[in-house]
Amino acid sequence: MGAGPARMRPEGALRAGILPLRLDGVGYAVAGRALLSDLTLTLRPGRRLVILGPNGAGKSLLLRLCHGLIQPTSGRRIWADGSARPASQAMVFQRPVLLRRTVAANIAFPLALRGIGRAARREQVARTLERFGLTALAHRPARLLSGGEQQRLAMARAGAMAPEVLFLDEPCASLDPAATRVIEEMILTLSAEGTTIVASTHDLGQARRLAEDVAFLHRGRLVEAGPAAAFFTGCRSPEARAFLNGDLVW
Ligand SMILES: Nc1ncnc2c1ncn2[C@@H]1O[C@H](COP(=O)(O)OP(=O)(O)OP(=O)(O)O)[C@@H](O)[C@H]1O
Repeated sequence: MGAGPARMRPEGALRAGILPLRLDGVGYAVAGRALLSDLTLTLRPGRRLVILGPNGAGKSLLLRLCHGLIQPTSGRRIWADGSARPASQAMVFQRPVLLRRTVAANIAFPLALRGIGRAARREQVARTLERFGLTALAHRPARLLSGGEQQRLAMARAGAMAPEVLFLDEPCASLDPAATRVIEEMILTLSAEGTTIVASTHDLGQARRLAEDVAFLHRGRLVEAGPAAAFFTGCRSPEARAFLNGDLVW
């Protein structure tokens, strides 16, 4: 695996120009409790943004809010194409959500929903299985795969749609080092093909390997955002410095 030549984007999967996504003073509150506060952030096309922060900082909520699973209770979320929730974006969760079907059927299903015809779909599924090393598992029930295989399938299924943006919520949190490496390679492959990556992680090593930009959250607030190199060599805030030193636990 690795960053091969750019693949053909599947018919019907691409709606050009959903990025940048702008969050303008976004907040999210539940029962009067502010879980995200006054977030202003721009997701630029073609970048790999890693969201860092201690447990409970709001990383998952931020990803869900960007993806459209939850709605801001204040501020604005603005996609460049003006839509409320563009189709050309996908999300992969820490625990993959797979259909009670075969591996191949899991990849085929969203392609069918996009209206891709049977022949093109079959070809697309075969190509996706092949490029992500899943061909031997094609006819296995997805829910009986190992955790690493399931996450590989979830990534492959998302990648088959050639999304403009892929949101990843701690995609390697429960994986061993070898499975983690495979998922990181998939992330880099999709990134090299033009998919914008927005990923949360606890793993600072992973953040250093993947991030071009970093957004650091603490207690629902965006404390720092900018290029990864600057963040790792000279972050400005005491909270981020404490986090990098392993001294910020929540
Ligand atoms: N629906 C909800 N109702 C009330 N509180 C919630 C809800 N969803 C999340 N929270 C709280 O919001 C905070 C942020 O949660 P979130 O899952 O985004 O954190 P996180 O940064 O992803 O944490 P972790 O690294 O532990 O996964 C937590 O304190 C969590 O308990």
